[in-house]
Amino acid sequence: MAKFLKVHGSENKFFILDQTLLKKTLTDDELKRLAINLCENTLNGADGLLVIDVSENCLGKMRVINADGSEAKMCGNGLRTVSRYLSEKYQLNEFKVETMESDLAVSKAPDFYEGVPAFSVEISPISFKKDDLPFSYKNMKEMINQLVPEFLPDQSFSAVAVPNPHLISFVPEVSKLELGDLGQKLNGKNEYFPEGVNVSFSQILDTNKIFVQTYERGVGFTNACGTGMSATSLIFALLHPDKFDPTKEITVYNPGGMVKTKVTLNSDKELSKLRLIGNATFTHEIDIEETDLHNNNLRNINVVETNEENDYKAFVTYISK
Ligand SMILES: N[C@@H](CCC[C@H](N)C(=O)O)C(=O)O
Repeated sequence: MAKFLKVHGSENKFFILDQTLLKKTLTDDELKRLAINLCENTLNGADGLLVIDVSENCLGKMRVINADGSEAKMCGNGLRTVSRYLSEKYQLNEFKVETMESDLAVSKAPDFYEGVPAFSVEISPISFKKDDLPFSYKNMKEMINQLVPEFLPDQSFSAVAVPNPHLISFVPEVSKLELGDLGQKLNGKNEYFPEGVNVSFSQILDTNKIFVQTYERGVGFTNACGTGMSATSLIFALLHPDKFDPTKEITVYNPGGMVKTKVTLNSDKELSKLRLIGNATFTHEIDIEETDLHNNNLRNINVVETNEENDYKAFVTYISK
């Protein structure tokens, strides 16, 4: 019998499959089909499948398969949940996890609330270069605080890869309609972001306090996007120094709850450091025959719910007061 988990970070929901426990690992096609099926049809769906593989230099390797079957370079909310899984599996509180572009330092953080375990993860590498996103707009080599009327009139945009691609705009109030339209446009066939982009709109609430909503590439609207909130925090620190206190963490609210980020700026902005701290909640444990996993047959799964979601809901009620 094989096992997998349903988890979330700020209600950005995933399934975690630890392939190191299987007799035979799934092929890339099997993983893609499984991700699409799980995210569409299982336990009210999810935004992606996080796959744990063996790593040579780290405690484990994380792969991120989006709900549409595409593979992403990184996932911040997902990395927190994978960190918790590996931390409990190997009884370690500080270690590295291999991701597509880098080995990232992660550590257990103080609980966010009673019954809400939290992890702190490094978000890296950072690049503003057009080829690293990639994007194409006029002859721009970087897009930082640029008016782009083709996206939306009177709104400025910044693009940064961490290393998955993000487009960020600060607005007086988030319009879900405009975010959805722009997210769809830039994730369909388009001349600006040929590989798509995660689009975030952010509202500045106070010093070191922002709200971020994201339309994710390969998914659509999410409750929260960890790399999106980290990338937005970096752009916030660069563009709004009057509202940024570098000695403190930034509180980032999102439709699924709240996380903290820590931005350490460097004079070369690509050498700045980013950390994302937030909940790592396990909601369900699922048993399945290994052959059913390979055959993408989810009809005979056995699901056990944990009690963690009640604690997470209590945390959300607490921060909303
Ligand atoms: N939800 C994630 C990001 C997942 C990947 C994204 N959809 C992409 O294709 O880049 C996060 O928490 O960072």
